[in-house]
Amino acid sequence: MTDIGATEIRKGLAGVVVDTTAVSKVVPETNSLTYRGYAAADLATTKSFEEVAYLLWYGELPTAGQLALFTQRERANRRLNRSAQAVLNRIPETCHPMDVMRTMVSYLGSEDPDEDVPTAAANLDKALRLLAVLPTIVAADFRRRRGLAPIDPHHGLSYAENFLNMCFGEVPDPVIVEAFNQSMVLYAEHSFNASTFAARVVTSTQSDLYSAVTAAIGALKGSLHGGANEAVMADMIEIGAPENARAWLTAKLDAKDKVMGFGHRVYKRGDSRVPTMYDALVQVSAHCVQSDPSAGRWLEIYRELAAAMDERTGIQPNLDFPTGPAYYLMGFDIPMFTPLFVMSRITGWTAHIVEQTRSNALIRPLSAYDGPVQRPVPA
Ligand SMILES: CC(=O)SCCNC(=O)CCNC(=O)[C@H](O)C(C)(C)COP(=O)(O)OP(=O)(O)OC[C@H]1O[C@@H](n2cnc3c(N)ncnc32)[C@H](O)[C@@H]1OP(=O)(O)O
Ligand SMILES: O=C([O-])CC(=O)C(=O)O
Repeated sequence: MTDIGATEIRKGLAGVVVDTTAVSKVVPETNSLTYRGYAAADLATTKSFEEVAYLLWYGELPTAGQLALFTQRERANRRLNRSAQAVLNRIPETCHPMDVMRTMVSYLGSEDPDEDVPTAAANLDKALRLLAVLPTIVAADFRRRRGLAPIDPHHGLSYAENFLNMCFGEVPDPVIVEAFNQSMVLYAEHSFNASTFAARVVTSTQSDLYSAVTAAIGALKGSLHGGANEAVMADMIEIGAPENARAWLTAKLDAKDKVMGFGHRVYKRGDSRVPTMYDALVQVSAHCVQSDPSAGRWLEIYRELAAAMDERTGIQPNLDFPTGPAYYLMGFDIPMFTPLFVMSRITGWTAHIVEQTRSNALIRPLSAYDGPVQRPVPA
């Protein structure tokens, strides 16, 4: 907190309560996170991502009939139309895949005749269409960067199975499908994080949903937010072996560098989602070790690094720490990790866009000026 005269400034809005929300509740004191009143950890281990998306958007878990209809609509909207496919193909492969996400969402907005209709019903339709088509975009981008042709969506498969099939050409072992589903549920929503807040700021000006999601993608890309899952895996590869972890960490902290995947603005005693995702990582690692014994080193590096960080600083891992190695072991290339986060967080972002629209006030804080005093313009 800085004081300029009588003005109290909270850099980064740290500790400032900006508005109410009924979408989720983060309680750092008890390490809990609930979506619409249900513990996110329980949802992750018992519900599909589709059910959680429905919950975040409509406030209740779906009945069997509601889920069947919702699933049908999701499956019917998976295909990327020809013009959108052509746009995707024209985006340079040299750019970061998050640039592809940002550009494609922006393009999809320009194709939507209802782009500017701000009703909850219209926005929830747009949200469902994005939920359904974003995996097709991510999978096509993943494959073209490997020189491979895209695989069409398969309407008989669940969200997670279909996405993994579009990436790898087969539905992997149920252990992988389950871990991927859990990561989607855990990444789905987290109150007023930076990207959600960006979406709410854009929505507060009465702009459209695609503009708000495009802004949110830009905010998520940064390494202090969603981009950290990529940085975590790059660091683990640099460390190479568990016996190098402590020396690597000491050098990093002595240089006053941030260690990616650790720390959190709200949780100060550990991220509520980490135990569930850590368990998923353990499952994925055990599965991968069966065919490649060296795959076990990422989990060992995880444990060494987390223990050393705790001893030296007391700072705990956040969700990006277990998802990084989990996604790597599933077979994703590192630059695709944050787009996977987008595929999930589209649910939380759009739930907040609907909430902001329903109870809107233009978001426009004040600043305290500390530049030169007023002076005459030179002749
Ligand atoms: C899904 C998500 O978006 S989760 C977040 C993902 N981001 C990361 O993993 C990036 C690494 N982490 C960080 O940079 C931070 O912990 C943040 C940005 C997430 C939260 O930061 P803030 O709440 O602003 O805390 P701040 O950065 O002020 O840290 C407080 C103190 O802890 C230290 N600290 C916090 N996180 C870390 C870290 N990851 N590595 C080293 N030191 C850290 C800071 O250096 C600071 O120390 P100081 O008081 O001696 O200066
Ligand atoms: O809440 C935050 O600041 C960041 C985070 O963990 C998330 O968005 O999932």
